[in-house]
Amino acid sequence: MRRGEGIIGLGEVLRIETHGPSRVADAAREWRRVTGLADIDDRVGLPGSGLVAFGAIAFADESAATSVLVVPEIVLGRRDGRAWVTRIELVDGSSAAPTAPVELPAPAPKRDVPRVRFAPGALPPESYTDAVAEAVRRIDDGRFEKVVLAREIVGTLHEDAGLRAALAKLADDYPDTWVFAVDGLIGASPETLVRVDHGTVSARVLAGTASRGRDAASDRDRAARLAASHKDLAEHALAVESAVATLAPHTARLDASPEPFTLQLPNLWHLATDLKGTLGDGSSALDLVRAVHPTAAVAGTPRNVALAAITELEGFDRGRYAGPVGWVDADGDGEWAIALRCAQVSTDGTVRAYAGCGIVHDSVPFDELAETDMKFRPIVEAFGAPPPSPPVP
Ligand SMILES: C=C(O[C@H]1C=CC=C(C(=O)O)[C@@H]1O)C(=O)O
Repeated sequence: MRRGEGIIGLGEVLRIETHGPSRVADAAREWRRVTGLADIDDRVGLPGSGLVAFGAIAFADESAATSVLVVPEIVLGRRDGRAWVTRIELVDGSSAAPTAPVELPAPAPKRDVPRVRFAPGALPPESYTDAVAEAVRRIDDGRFEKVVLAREIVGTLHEDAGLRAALAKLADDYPDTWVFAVDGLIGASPETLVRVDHGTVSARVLAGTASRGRDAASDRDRAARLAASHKDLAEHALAVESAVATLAPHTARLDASPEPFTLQLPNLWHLATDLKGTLGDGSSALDLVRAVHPTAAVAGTPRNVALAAITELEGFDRGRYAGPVGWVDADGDGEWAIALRCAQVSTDGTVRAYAGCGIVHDSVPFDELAETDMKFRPIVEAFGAPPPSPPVP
């Protein structure tokens, strides 16, 4: 959901699970097979109407996390001032198509946001600053240009069904982000990996971050300094280059906003570039996800060297953090964000949240640690905890 528009799925009729280096390609192939067999009556014809699957894909090829596409039983959608309901059923060859009217479940009562206390998880603050310092040394040695290093915080969710309230809070507090909940992965991402909408392709690339000011004047000053910061502009340019280079072969035309603009969010400023183009080769949204993931906004440059450094310096499995999260419909249209400002909630109630920063040669370890705290704020507050106190240098 974003700005009150989007799609929500209820129930589950089908689940496609994949793993390993071919996880996106396998999901895309299986989705093509399923949609090829489906009998679809879509009288709305908007992206996301008709048959859809919601997906969350692991960040790394070697991750133990399962990548999923989930086909819900009921989809509620709202876009461009229109609202619709889709019902999806699995039938065998002999059964007739469903004709009974869709029965919507009664709205559940509102709940308070759950109370989760977070503690440092993998790569606690002291180790995070060490890892950043080591990454800067390697950059200065010429081993790579940029790497994105993340850390983890962990808590426990005690209440049942507490996720709905956390999700509603994310949507209320961060209306300009893409708010998602797929298979326990919940968050409010400001960054799209790729969107396909009737032959158009778009993406919002982010990299480069500054804190918000205490008052209007200092806030404007922070944004202006971010827009002029060589460090952030260099970090941003690498993210844009990686997205453009991987999307270009699939587009007939691809334009980027000429200069990065400053994107204001309640917790921070980002440098942002919007990409827009036309699809050139009939790729589905999932095909494009496969082509662009992982961009330099979450991996680094050069990609493979940065990925190896992430494995070594972070030393934990990112799971679905920084992976693609979104939906694809039967026409191949879809909307995929990068799973940032998010947490994975396991069935045992463990909540693992992640935040990372792009490290370039002039990164300062302590500043990057402070930036991860800013990035944790949406999810920490959605789970009822006070915002993280600023780290002490
Ligand atoms: C890796 C994250 O953010 C990325 C996206 C926007 C800005 C970023 C930065 O300025 O470092 C990161 O590249 C995260 O939020 O965990």
